[in-house]
Amino acid sequence: MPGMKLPGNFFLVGMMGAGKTTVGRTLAKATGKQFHDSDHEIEARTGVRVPIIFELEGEGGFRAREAAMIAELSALQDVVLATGGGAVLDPANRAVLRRNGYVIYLRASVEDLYQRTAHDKNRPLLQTANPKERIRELFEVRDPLYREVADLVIDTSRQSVQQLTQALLAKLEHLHANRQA
Ligand SMILES: Nc1ncnc2c1ncn2[C@@H]1O[C@H](COP(=O)(O)OP(=O)(O)O)[C@@H](O)[C@H]1O
Ligand SMILES: O=C(O)C1=C[C@@H](OP(=O)(O)O)[C@@H](O)[C@H](O)C1
Ligand SMILES: [Mg+2]
Repeated sequence: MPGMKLPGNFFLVGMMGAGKTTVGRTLAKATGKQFHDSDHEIEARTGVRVPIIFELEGEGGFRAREAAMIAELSALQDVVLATGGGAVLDPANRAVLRRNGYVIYLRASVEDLYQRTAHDKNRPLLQTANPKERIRELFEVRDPLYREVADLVIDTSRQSVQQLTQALLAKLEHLHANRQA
């Protein structure tokens, strides 16, 4: 039913460069929901950029902040939430996302992820000599976790942000209609 107001929360998961932040914003506009991004919210609250948090507190320090933020933001109602790529590593995050809304896995190939994140200094885990290999390693560990937590998987290769948003709307309407039935 096009134009129907879809109830509930939509949580976006997937690798760095999958498009969670970008597609999350357009999906929120299209559904009339509030948009949140856990990384941006952590930065707004601390006044410190994510790479600097990694430098000062290590990945563990960042993960603790991320878990607290995801618990808080996923408890809101009628929101679109873009998580950080590593959020699914913590079983508590996976549980709270599953419990509080529809989880959408934005999937992309290692090549596309590399193209979209190359030269971006805001992703501390990719500041290595061989970022493509790093993406491959992270993808191997995380792909099963994204699949485990997701209600929906959508391939983002060769699709524009607008096309993805429209495709997601159709899938979410279908999912919602089936849940009602
Ligand atoms: N479907 C897409 N096709 C091409 N480029 C994309 C697509 N989705 C996102 N991008 C681009 O990839 C980069 C990373 O997107 P971003 O939303 O920050 O991903 P994430 O939050 O998952 O790390 C941005 O420059 C964005 O414009
Ligand atoms: O994959 C990861 O572990 C991370 C992804 C980043 O978010 P995006 O997936 O939005 O780039 C950010 O949370 C941090 O740099 C760690
Ligand atoms: Mg992001």
